[in-house]
Amino acid sequence: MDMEIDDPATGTSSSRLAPMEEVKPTVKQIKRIAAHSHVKGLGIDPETCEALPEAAGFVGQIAARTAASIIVDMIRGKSMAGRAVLLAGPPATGKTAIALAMSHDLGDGVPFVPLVASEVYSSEVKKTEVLMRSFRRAIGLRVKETKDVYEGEVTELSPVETSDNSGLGKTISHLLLSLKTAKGSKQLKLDPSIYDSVLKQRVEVGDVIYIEANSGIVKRVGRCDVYASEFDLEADEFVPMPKGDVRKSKDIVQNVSLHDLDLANARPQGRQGDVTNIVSQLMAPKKTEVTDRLRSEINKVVDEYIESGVAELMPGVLFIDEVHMLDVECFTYLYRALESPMAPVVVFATNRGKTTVRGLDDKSAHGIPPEMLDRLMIIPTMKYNEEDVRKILIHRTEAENVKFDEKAFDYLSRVGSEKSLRYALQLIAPARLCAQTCGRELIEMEDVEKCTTLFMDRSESLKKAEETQQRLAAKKA
Ligand SMILES: Nc1ncnc2c1ncn2[C@@H]1O[C@H](COP(=O)(O)OP(=O)(O)OP(=O)(O)O)[C@@H](O)[C@H]1O
Repeated sequence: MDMEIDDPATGTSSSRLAPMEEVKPTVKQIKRIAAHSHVKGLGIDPETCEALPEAAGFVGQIAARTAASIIVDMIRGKSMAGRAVLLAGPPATGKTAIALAMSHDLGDGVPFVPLVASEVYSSEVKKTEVLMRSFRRAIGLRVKETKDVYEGEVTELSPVETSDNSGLGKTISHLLLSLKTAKGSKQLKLDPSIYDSVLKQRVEVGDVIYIEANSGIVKRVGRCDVYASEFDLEADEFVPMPKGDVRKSKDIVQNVSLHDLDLANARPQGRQGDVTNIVSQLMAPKKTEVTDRLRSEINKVVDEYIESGVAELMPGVLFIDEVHMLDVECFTYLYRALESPMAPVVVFATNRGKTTVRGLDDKSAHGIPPEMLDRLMIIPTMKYNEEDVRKILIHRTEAENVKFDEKAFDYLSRVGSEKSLRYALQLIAPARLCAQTCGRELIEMEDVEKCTTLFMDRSESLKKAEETQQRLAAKKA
């Protein structure tokens, strides 16, 4: 049977929001999160509801993790409205890691949005607009849709070429793709644009995929488990061969944020690969696209989706680091935003004690106005002991897949507890490079020692700066 899929974006369940397939989840600050890739959750004992000394990649910081898990329970019980969390403690005591672990524990696909408070200051976008966008990024929506799809194991994948008249070579006229299920098989003749998605997802013969019938979107589900014993592909996910017909209705779940919906509905839509559409998007003034009116329209439609059971709201975690950098205007905005029924959990972090509130002359704890402090559940984080530092470094070296010999690792742990954990963590990558330059994968003592002479830690650099200042002052005198 033949099928031409050449017309993306033709109708979905809603005529009022942009079709779901055009809503691309935005991924932000991958690097920052990668620093915590060893952290998989808060590591709570389900029986005692207390944090385990070492679990889910987390080490120590037991009281703070236990407190954070109580907050997670409060969020699930919807009793955090109007309140926020503050993680207060010295640098590198796991404040970001705890906030991220809270979003893990809240469930799969729950958004985690990290923001450094100083990011709100931009000459192009208003402070409150930056905060509003971050709020909406941190509110997830799980949309369930029933779609018409072709699903099965790929048994044939052949692009058919044709020579064009320009004499420049061959182009792909269509793609022949055969899909097999336990019940039958079908050969599809597909538009060349779908071949691009097939290549991007590295679809091969033996993979299970589905293609959405009305949009042509291709999704690789995994490798068919018939091949499970043939290759040792540990990293691949094996899935059973689909039962039933190749063409069928399938329930598809997609996670998007309210910000994704804002963007998808603000930008002009068009056919994929349509040059005029790309040009018009380039010309469109991006900053003014998402208006308050558009947002409230989207909220209305989202409310309807939730009421009708098509979508489920997943409030995520908005993590605002260096909270003392926010000013009074931002805090005033936040009081109101926290009261909204569609608010994420806001987790602030700071390593400051008493300091001036920006925009006011008064000093206050952590540079936060007293009105906001009253709304906060404050969790302190403590400095780590030598053993904890060692264990955290073990988790990090495993996550980064680097190998130290015993002496070198002992030395790195000592550096971590005497100077700082963050300094020791930062030495891992350059030490690996030093070892590789010498033709080794194993990091030895000399590599770590070399890096400690090449790179200074924070206190050493501060000492150097102070010495220079004193020398200059003495010269002047
Ligand atoms: N208890 C812990 N268990 C495992 N890893 C940890 C723990 N605490 C910190 N880390 C890791 O140490 C690094 C620094 O921690 P993190 O960035 O969370 O500290 P922070 O308190 O947010 O620092 P800052 O105040 O400088 O922003 C990260 O890679 C983090 O995953």
